[in-house]
Amino acid sequence: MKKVLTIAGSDCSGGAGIQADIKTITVHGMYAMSVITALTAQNTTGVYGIFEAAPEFVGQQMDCVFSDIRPDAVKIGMVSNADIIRVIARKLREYAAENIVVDPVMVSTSGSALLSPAAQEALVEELLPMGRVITPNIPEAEALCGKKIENRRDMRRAAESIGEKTGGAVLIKGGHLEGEACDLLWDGGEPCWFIAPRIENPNTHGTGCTLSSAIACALAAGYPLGEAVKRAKAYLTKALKAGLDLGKGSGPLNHMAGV
Ligand SMILES: Nc1ncnc2c1ncn2[C@@H]1O[C@H](COP(=O)(O)OP(=O)(O)O)[C@@H](O)[C@H]1O
Ligand SMILES: Cc1ncc(COP(=O)(O)OP(=O)(O)O)c(N)n1
Repeated sequence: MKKVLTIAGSDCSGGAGIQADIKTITVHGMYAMSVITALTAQNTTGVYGIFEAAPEFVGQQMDCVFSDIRPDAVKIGMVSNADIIRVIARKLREYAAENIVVDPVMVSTSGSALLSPAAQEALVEELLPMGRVITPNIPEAEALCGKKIENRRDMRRAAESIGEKTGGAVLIKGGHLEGEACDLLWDGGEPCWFIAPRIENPNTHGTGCTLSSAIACALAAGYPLGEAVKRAKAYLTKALKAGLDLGKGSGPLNHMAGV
């Protein structure tokens, strides 16, 4: 059985973060492991509190996982401070982790900051260069390239500029633009578009977490990056299309419908 590790924050309401990742990995028929960087108090209406793990404790969790059950792929989500980021980068190097997918989670859809400015700098310098692919959404890509993104041409320019900075592949997710749900993968050559119809469903809590962990699963299974993104997007689209409607705000996806 393939093993996938998620390093991320906990979402007590089960829609995003560690919980979304574990559901995704499990539904893919793989063995899920987790290193928790922070507990959040959140639900479908917003993020109300963040309680960070001590950096040494994050390192201890990584030692326990890597020294015992080595993951075939690693997904990294919310990492809210610079010290935690540095520990994660050091441990990933120490254990020569493979198939790393970094979702540079900065702001939740509900508008809450999930990453401090100092942490953003450490993320860019230490963690993003370790990713086989990084998966910013539009606001995150804007923060990373320092330019506004309003259309597909801007997405392409931003992907190249971010990729040149980090030295790896970039998938810019277009969920925050209008029209079709277009994501752009840039891996050093010609960019590749992944396009799906926009689903009229306001319940999109955890879409980014789900997509990045589904990419990690496909990389663990041995698919090349382009095929991994294609499969992950198909999974996400089905889980969104199923139209689960839970909670008072932007609700979670139906993972059981993703396969
Ligand atoms: N209404 C929608 N219909 C179809 N796909 C969507 C929709 N909203 C988001 N997506 C897709 O969900 C994934 C996550 O996108 P996005 O919302 O941009 O990221 P994040 O959740 O990190 O903010 C992308 O593949 C995007 O194209
Ligand atoms: C603990 C935690 N991690 C990440 C997020 C953000 O989730 P994401 O799927 O990127 O986007 P939205 O859920 O905000 O659409 C989170 N909210 N909590």
